[in-house]
Amino acid sequence: MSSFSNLRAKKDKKSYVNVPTVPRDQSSTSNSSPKAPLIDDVQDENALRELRIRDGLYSTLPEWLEIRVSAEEGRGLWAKQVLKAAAVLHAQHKKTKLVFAGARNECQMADWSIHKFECAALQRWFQAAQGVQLPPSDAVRCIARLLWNREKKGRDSIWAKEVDSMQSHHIVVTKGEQMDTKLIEDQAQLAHSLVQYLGVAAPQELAEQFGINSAGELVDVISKFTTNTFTLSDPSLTPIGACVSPAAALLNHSCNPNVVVVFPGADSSSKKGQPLLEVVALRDISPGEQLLTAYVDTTLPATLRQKALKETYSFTCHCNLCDRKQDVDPRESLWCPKKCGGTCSLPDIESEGTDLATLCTACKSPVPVSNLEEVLDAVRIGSEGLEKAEKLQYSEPDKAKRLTTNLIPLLTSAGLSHTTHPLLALTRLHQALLIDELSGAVMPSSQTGEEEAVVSPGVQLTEKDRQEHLDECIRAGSKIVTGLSALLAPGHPMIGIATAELGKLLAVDEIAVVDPQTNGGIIFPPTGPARLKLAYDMLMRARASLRIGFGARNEGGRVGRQVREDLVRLEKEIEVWTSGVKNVLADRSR
Ligand SMILES: C[S@@+](CC[C@H](N)C(=O)[O-])C[C@H]1O[C@@H](n2cnc3c(N)ncnc32)[C@H](O)[C@@H]1O
Repeated sequence: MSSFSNLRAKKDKKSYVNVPTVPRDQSSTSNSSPKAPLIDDVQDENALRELRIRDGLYSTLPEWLEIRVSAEEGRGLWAKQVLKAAAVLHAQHKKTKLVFAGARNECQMADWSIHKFECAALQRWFQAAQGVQLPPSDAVRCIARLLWNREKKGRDSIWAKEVDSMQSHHIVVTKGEQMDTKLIEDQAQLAHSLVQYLGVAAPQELAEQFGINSAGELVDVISKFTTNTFTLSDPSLTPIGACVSPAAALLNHSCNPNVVVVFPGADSSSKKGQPLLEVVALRDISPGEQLLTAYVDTTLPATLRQKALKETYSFTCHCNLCDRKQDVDPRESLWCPKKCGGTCSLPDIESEGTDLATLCTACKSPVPVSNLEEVLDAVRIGSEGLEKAEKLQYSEPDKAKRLTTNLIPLLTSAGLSHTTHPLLALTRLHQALLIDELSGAVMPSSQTGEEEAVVSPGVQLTEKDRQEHLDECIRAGSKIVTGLSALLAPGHPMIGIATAELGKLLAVDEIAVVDPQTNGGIIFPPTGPARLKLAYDMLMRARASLRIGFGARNEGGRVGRQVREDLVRLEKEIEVWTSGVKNVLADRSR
């Protein structure tokens, strides 16, 4: 019988050193197609035993993908044939994976046979704390579900073996290598809470009930979870929980990915029989190229991406975006102070006291150091404010909006380009807060994580205010779409969703005519038919983008299908306008 103790024994002979090495300069972390050995070519016995690809494991993978292994990245998925952009490369249905919908979408996809364990565990958790304790974290609840599921399916089942063979970083520590201290602390804290939640009083019970024979094995389970879990998001990319899919967890990371993992079937309104998880190609992929997805938000600058990757996944990324020295990374740039239209690199925020010199890439003018110091101060304030506003977003949306409202002009006047962090992130948050305010949204309380009707306490909006809010939302949306389009691969789901959002906002009926804001003589957003035309163009763009990011075969997912309906409606509205104008012109010429 396979158990975590067997797994440890296998893992202790971890094969990173034994597996034929891919030299660093050919490393598969770039999107080119370096040669990692095929599993079938791996001669080393330990490597083969460790990898356990055979014996029916990963049988859900389609024939156009193969598993290869490299010394640097472990296992990965590689294309065996040309894979076209927008193609769904791998799909998994609800039955074959573990999902956990967190507080915002309670148990929608829960496996009800597991639910009874969960109810008992929750009762125990609150009783033990005599009501003064916060609920267990989503991670604790999800790992517990993973363990109950493993017992239900059997420790010898294919699913359990696939879960057991997922990568764990606890092993790296046992090999005496460095592991991030924050990661170790987080894992110890999780282990403590998990034991409490599972209600096991002694190590003996953990061994009997779950086949976990030591504290090390428990940390191993936790590490597998943190290293291999996907954030489950609804079809408009709102995070709603966690998802474990051993086959999709074979995907390695690049900050310049060629595939995305999406969840078109993650809510009750999804089409019947739709897969829960899909891996979609963002662009054409050649045979022999590795499929790479992004584990972190790639609109962030390299230092923040690397920090997040190190903390959660224990590796340093060497993808072409991280290693290539770009003249100017649009994630960290400011407009040329001479206003020539070019941009300059933002010096590293940590580089205090060192050389801050930077030149405009277009006119080559130097940026005065005093300017740069001011800019770096603004970035520091902006980053702190963003963190604060994100925390307050649901509990005190008014405070959060005050922060974004004050910080955006500060960063803009400091000269930051709109693609730069944290300006783009603040703009996205600002737009989300405005939309919530406009729609009188229901917001989850930060204390309990439960959904609670927190009606936005702001004053009742007059029609004029509403129109101004709407236009502000549109202006933010336009900056977001341009920003994301400059940073992410065309067709990335985030671009599709942001463009659809903008199109829909533009298509909202204008309530009252207010003085339109001009920007160098250009009125934005426009009014009347020009606005409808822009809405139509945006929705067309959104549709094209969503059909890539969420796959063409399901029409770009739920949002893609909604956009198609919006387009039909808008076409009619535009026709009414056009024929109305024609009638007026005809009347005049009579
Ligand atoms: C979700 S797993 C991916 C599959 C994994 N390689 C395996 O063998 O099971 C994530 C882990 O893969 C490794 N990994 C993924 N992308 C990598 C990259 N670009 N460079 C180095 N290691 C990477 C890291 O160890 C990371 O924690």
